[in-house]
Amino acid sequence: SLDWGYTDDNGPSTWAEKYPLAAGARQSPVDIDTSKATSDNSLVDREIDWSYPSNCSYRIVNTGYGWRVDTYGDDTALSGGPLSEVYKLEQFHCHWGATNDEGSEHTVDGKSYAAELHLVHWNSEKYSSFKEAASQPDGLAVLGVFMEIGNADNAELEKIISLIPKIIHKGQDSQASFDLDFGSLLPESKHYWTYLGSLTTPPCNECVIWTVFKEPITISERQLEVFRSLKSVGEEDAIEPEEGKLVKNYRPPLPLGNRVLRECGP
Ligand SMILES: NS(=O)(=O)c1c(F)cccc1F
Ligand SMILES: [Zn+2]
Repeated sequence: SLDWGYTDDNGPSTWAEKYPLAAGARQSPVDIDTSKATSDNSLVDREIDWSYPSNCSYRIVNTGYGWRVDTYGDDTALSGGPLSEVYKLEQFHCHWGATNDEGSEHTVDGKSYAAELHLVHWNSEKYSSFKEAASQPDGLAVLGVFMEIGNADNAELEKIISLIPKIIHKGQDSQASFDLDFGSLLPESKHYWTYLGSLTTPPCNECVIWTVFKEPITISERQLEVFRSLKSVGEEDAIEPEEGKLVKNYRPPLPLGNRVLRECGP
């Protein structure tokens, strides 16, 4: 069985027992209380800039906690906004819930979205590896994109979703080189909130500069059901067919405490 997860006996309320950082004062996610967001001028002319290649080889893996696409981010770059250096894309993944009224990790004035996409970058200017960066206060930069249910499929996500039947069980992976247009995985508006936080999964290192976009992208109900068909157990774990389904993998919000929440964009 997993030493941490999202069920009643190994879920977020138990993580601090084995992962003490989970009880820290700079944890993620948080509820974005829009009345607390300050739109100071320090960000006003610093647009978030990203450059992702159009065609790249990717590996999608079932981590037991969800799907993750490893991007070998050689010619990727994220800069601007709250970032003082250039960060490279390491991987992206998603969090979702059992029903569409929950699933995102960050919430906005208490509202949850159906899912949340995370693009995880690391500070390759200051540190020599993702692993080293994940132990530093400015080591990672994660872009959070809310996902809400719409009528249409999300065409870019469909390229990933079509691979999920090959990685139903924990540990399975699939190599694919597809031309992913990351730009269409991000909302049109660059309006975002930013604050200092952590990994939202154990070990919950407090190493992330979070940027959460205000505008959601859409995903269809069918596509979200495919996410929920993933299993948190390996093929060899003989369990009932309906057991071990990853129907939810989000951490509920933690207190913002005395952290500053900044807002930028139109
Ligand atoms: N959820 S998250 O984006 O904070 C995250 C990371 F950044 C890195 C590893 C795992 C993980 F879950
Ligand atoms: Zn995440």
